[in-house]
Amino acid sequence: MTDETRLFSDRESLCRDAAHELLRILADAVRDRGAASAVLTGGGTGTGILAALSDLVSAGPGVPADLRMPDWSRVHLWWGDERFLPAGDHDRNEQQAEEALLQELVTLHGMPAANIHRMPAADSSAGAGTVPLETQVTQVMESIMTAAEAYASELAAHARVDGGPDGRLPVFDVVMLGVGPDAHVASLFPGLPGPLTRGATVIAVEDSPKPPPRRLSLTVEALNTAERLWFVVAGADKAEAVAEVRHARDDETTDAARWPASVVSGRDATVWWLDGAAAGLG
Ligand SMILES: O=C1O[C@H](COP(=O)(O)O)[C@@H](O)[C@H](O)[C@H]1O
Repeated sequence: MTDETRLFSDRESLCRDAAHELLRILADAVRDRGAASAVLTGGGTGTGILAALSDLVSAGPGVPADLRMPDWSRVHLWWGDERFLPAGDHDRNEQQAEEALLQELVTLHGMPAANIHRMPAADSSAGAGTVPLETQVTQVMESIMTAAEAYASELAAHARVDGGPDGRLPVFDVVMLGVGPDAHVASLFPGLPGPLTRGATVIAVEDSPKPPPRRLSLTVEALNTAERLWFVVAGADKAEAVAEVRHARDDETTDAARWPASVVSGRDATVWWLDGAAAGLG
């Protein structure tokens, strides 16, 4: 397993290079295996990579010579986490991805809408229903649990799965993860049960310290079977978390509950995509 750092002067150049590399990996996987998968992340850098990808996809003849486009009908997209809000809410990670890239892939580049595996929304049939006021607390609780179960079933039915003894964990070509200033990844937050949860691929989070409070997230187990896991991080507000997490990764006594990003890795490669500010260089 390789552990690598790629350093950029700013977020824009980071996003451009990550988009370029992502396209290459997806195209190679489609060529070699007939299918490819990527897990998307929300946040400024995650969405910036999708916008940069959109620039490459729509560049036509202007596309860099060494770049091959994947057959988009063979590419599947998933999410590492989602804000449990009504569909179309701009704070949903999928909505930001939709605007940055997905609409274009479906309407112009032949990606079947069914290849976009969105996490359930708070008003989707898997996620909620009409709830009588007196039972609302219990029902809301049940609906986010139902949503987590629905996404776990979607993974089991449509993701490539681990060939190991377990046989239930999804294997993605690339998982992208932003890292919060508190060292959270996906919606696995320090001090909550998420980073320590085992035996599930998807969890419901009901008290996220970062708004909105209700979220869905892949678990550490579901992330750690990725072939390549990318941390995509920009901005000085992340420098301390990045330094602490990287230090914790070298320490066997790491407290996963304190530094969630320190306990996720790719099977083949873990790559830190950092701008200078996030790397603590100014
Ligand atoms: O809430 C979230 O935050 C992280 C990091 O976002 P950033 O804007 O600080 O880069 C993001 O990766 C995650 O998907 C999202 O739900």
